[in-house]
Amino acid sequence: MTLLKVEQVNKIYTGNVQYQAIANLDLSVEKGEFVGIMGPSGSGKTTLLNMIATIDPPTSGSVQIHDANPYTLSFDKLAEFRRKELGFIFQSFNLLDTLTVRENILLPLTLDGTPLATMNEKLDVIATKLGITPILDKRTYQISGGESQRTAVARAAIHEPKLFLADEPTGNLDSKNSEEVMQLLSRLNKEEEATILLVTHDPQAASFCNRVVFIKDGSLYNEIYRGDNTAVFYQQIMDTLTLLGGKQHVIPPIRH
Ligand SMILES: Nc1ncnc2c1ncn2[C@@H]1O[C@H](COP(=O)(O)OP(=O)(O)OP(=O)(O)O)[C@@H](O)[C@H]1O
Repeated sequence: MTLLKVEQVNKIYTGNVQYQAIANLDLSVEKGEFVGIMGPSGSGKTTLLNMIATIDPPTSGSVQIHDANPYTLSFDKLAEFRRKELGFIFQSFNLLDTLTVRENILLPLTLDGTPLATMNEKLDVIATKLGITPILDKRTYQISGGESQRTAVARAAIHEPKLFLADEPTGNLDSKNSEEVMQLLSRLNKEEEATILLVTHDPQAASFCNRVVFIKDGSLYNEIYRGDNTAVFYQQIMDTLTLLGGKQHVIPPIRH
């Protein structure tokens, strides 16, 4: 089943100087896929993600998520759609400092008026799965970067969104924590059939995906699928990035 369908999408930023950031781009993502989006700096990855995230409408073309075109919804319905159907994970974690880990994770359910008993049941399950039960009552300044990102993943996952959108989730993490967060997203994908779209500069992170889509100058450049061998997939990602050229914010190939 196709969960996300981006068809002939264009994005032109207007202003003093017009700039076409995305040109005639098509992208389909099946339910349960884990797809990476890579490309040089300025190639349009964030622009594309923002259009899919229903944050910034395309200039033309359509975005369908689970058979709905979110851009046809009213302001209130769009906010509800975003909250219920999408799960966001950001580089900077975006946790609320005044709340505990527990409160941060429960925030989406609190906004929906979910009964307390249901909230606690869901929290128990997700916290156990992500290994964050011991830190639930800590405040965000008392936890590490890795724990912060695991908390952010739990917050995104608690309402079982149709589509996870992760924008450089390992960008602020060291190699050990990056690996752990990617393992976690990979488990969500395999065990819960979560559909995940990941924008990353990190070939190591991208090698956890089933497919990596490369963008150049706002258009699709290439895509590669993962076979059985992660090392081979990683090398294919590196080779494609080399062919792509441009400025990558890359990240040494060997991590310690
Ligand atoms: N609001 C805006 N107004 C005008 N131009 C913009 C705007 N946002 C982005 N751009 C331009 O659109 C192009 C694509 O930007 P985008 O942020 O999508 O690239 P990216 O691939 O995510 O880059 P990076 O890897 O550096 O984050 C860039 O040339 C950028 O300067």
